[in-house]
Amino acid sequence: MSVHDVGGRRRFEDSEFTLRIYPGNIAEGTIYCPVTARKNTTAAEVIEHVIDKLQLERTKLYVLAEVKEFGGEEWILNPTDCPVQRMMLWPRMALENRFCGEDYRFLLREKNLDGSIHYGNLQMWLRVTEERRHLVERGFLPQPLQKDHDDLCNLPDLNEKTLLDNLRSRFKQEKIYTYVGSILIVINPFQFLPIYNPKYVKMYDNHQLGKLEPHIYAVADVAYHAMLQRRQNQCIVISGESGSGKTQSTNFLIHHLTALSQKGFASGVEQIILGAGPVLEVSAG
Ligand SMILES: Nc1ncnc2c1ncn2[C@@H]1O[C@H](COP(=O)(O)OP(=O)(O)OP(=O)(O)O)[C@@H](O)[C@H]1O
Repeated sequence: MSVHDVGGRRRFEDSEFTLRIYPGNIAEGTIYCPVTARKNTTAAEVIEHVIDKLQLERTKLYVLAEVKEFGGEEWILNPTDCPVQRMMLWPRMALENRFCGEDYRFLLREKNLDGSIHYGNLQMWLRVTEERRHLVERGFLPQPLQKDHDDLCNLPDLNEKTLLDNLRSRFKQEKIYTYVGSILIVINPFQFLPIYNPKYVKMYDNHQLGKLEPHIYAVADVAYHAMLQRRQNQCIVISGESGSGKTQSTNFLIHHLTALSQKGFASGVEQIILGAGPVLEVSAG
């Protein structure tokens, strides 16, 4: 193991995360209590922070419960369990966009004297959610993140920031393609995404641009069918800086075009065209 690895791991151990603890009816009027915690911070320590912050009665016993489903089962954490480690197992949506991942959360629960848990109910959960909605409407809490747009032309407020935010938000969800009208923006994912298999070829065959999630196959499909209908040559311009994925995109285009023409598989025309690519690139250079 290199020194860098050790340092990297230590940095992760030291990283701070914000946990949102929902006290429900234990602290009326508080929607959630943010607590800063590290990977090894225990549930007992988190509860201690919440008690301090919300000035809860110390004579009572509290536990943390993890919920993964709206109105679903609550998993009680042992005092030595580490909430941050539990949170790391939640889906990315729940971590990045908490308003969408609303089902995932930590609740503060009171323990009865006999050791049983004083459970709330679905009504209480609904009330808390409703209260939060009111607070958002009145501007006391930030607005939930807007749904991203798969066509930048549909952005309600178009400027550099909203455009980049939209592309970033989509990229984080592994949506590398975004339209600007009939233009397709591609962000190189530098990793294989399972979106080029025959299922996708079939899905984008003879579809209307914009009906499905943006895709390079959609562009190939529109060009192919326009060629057939109008009986005119079609041209697709691919531009971008070095390493941005032009060659890959060309390969995907050719793959889809040859698949659509049906002759591609039998005659090996796809391999012939792809094989010509490097020769053309060298002669262009
Ligand atoms: N859609 C994609 N999915 C997965 N990986 C990709 C994709 N597009 C590009 N890449 C990755 O990025 C690398 C560089 O892409 P590519 O060679 O297509 O860039 P380029 O724009 O043609 O570069 P240059 O102009 O220097 O020839 C590829 O080798 C591949 O690893």
